Amino acid sequence: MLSAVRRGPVLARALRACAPRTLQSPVVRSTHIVTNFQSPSAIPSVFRPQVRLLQSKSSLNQTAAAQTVQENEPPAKSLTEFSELGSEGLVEPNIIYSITQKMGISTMSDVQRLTIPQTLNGVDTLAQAKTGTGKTIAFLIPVLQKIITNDPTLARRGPGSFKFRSNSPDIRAIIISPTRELAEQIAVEARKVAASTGIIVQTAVGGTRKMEGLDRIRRQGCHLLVATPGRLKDILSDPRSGVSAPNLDVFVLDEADRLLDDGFGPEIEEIGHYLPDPVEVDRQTLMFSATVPREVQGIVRKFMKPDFQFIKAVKENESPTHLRVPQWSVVVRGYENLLPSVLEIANKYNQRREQDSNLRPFKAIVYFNCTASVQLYYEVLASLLNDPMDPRSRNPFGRNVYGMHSKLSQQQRTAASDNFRRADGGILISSDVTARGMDFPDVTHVIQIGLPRDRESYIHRLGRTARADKEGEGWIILHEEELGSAGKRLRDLSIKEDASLETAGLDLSREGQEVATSTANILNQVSAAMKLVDHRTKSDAYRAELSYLSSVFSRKRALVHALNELAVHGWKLPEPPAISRTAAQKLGLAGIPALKVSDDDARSSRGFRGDAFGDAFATQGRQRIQRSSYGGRHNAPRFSDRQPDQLEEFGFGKRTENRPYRPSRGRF
Ligand SMILES: Nc1ncnc2c1ncn2[C@@H]1O[C@H](COP(=O)(O)OP(=O)(O)OP(=O)(O)O)[C@@H](O)[C@H]1O
Repeated sequence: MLSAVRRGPVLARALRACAPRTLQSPVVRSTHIVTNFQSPSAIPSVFRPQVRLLQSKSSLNQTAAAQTVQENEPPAKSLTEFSELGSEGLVEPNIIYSITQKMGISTMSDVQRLTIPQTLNGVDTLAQAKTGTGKTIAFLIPVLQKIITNDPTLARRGPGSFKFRSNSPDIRAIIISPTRELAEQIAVEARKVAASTGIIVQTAVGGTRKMEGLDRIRRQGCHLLVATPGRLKDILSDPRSGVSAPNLDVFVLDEADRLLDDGFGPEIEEIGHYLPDPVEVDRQTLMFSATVPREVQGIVRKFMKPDFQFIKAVKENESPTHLRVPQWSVVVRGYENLLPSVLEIANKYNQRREQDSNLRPFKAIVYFNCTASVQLYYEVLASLLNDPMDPRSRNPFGRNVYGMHSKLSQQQRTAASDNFRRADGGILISSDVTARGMDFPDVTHVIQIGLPRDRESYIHRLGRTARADKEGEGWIILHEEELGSAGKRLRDLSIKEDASLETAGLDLSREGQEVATSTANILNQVSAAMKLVDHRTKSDAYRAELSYLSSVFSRKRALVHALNELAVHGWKLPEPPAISRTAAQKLGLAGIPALKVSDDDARSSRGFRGDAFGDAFATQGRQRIQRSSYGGRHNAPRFSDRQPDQLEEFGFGKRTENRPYRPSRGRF
């Protein structure tokens, strides 16, 4: 415990040392604050950040003239209510009716007030605003309005606007999102906003039956297509699909920076080849994200008209995360302490909630960097019992333990995200597949395990809590050896250290220690559940973590030591798993004495084929996952499913044994 306290300020020092000069001594710049866009106090605080409209000329170092509100006359009056967009004749009353009457949203958020009047003019726009501040509606309104402007018969539902009138050339707008779940979520929101119009919204996402989707588009028609890059490219490049968009008016990239980075960039560019030439068919391009790193700002120009505008609803020197989200870092003694720390965070919150009935039920997303670790910790959490001695006792999270990563079937992914969305509380163990855009209501905690691969990932993950003016907490749990990289990656973020978790600093290699009753419970729960997860799942996670962390740890020996401790004292393996000689060489770990190396390349090199994040699941995982079906309600391996000899083996049949941590007297 003491050692954790002593380590406490280390992250702060690392972060301070790496803070850019501008943060240490703010520079006053000439700004382009649009005064008539000042936030009215009626708007909830989350929708009221300081707002600036930047000239793309200055901020993006453009040579081409940039259109800005300052150069053009600002609107005569600032519109703040959605109803005003209708009464001013800017947006179809049926769209406004759905938003205000059916969705119950009346006041525009800053990003909405800033972008909607501008984008309705048809100007290409890059917009940046914090997570959870309503960017989806901000781009949906101009998209839907444009469709209606071009075909006024679609303004209302009716025979003229339905069915047979719609066919592939009617695709007037395409929205691309990086993940399937986000595409589905955007489509659901679009259908709500367009509910009183004749606009037909369809999706084209990977993991679903392509032919079924195409059939639906052909039968029902499609004016707005929401898609993921891979599937969109697939159907546009396939002449037999019958889907093309020769009359495309609007093209939207949600989470634009992710779509333009190295991963998706080439696909997006290829999609551009299948769309009509913008010189012949004029179209508007809209890009939205909470993060727009400098590298991406350059690429944006390739897709935009020269006079595009960059609307920024985040001040230049302001933290990109919401100030009202307390963010805490915990430096654990070893990785074996991380799951107990997560449970202690949950317990402490639940204790606070007993005193304060205003607090919402604990609902957390726990992010891991490797798919294989998501799988492992999902299985452990699903196996937790309030009393590990009593197989009939409940899981501390009830039935609401969910797992989510890209190697699951689409059905499993949809079940997990739908169930977690609906759940009153619970825990979702996730990879970055839910990090962007997903709007799960009432998430109270985002807990990030280990250092995320970049600053943007941290910001987007954190953005799953404290949405739409709700409260939330952010936690990041780090190993001491990650602090150097954390200082660089997470600079300028307001993260404070927390040194209050007893489980974070304990030496878990020593059994039988005297600890608080609550801590003893946690350690015993974790220990029992850990023993129920099979060896192979743990080996996969070991190899994936070794691969991921080899670029985070500067000292390779320390890395092997940390993971070996985790394997033995955290995962309860008799010895650390072996990795193949080839893999050891690739990772620069060959020759480290503590690393167990095997010659069995076929078996132990799984997980290293070019992807640090658990390739093993592509071949092995699915069968296993299907057995312990995801999605909470039925997913935890149930004790009734286990054989009696397993109970014996794990000590559950013996009440007095297998309780290594003894509660100390007089505490708690
Ligand atoms: N003007 C508004 N007033 C209140 N709630 C709103 C408003 N606009 C949108 N919302 C709600 O706020 C939540 C977050 O919106 P949305 O998902 O569009 O955020 P976002 O900015 O796209 O976030 P992210 O950056 O994570 O993608 C949604 O539930 C949405 O319905």
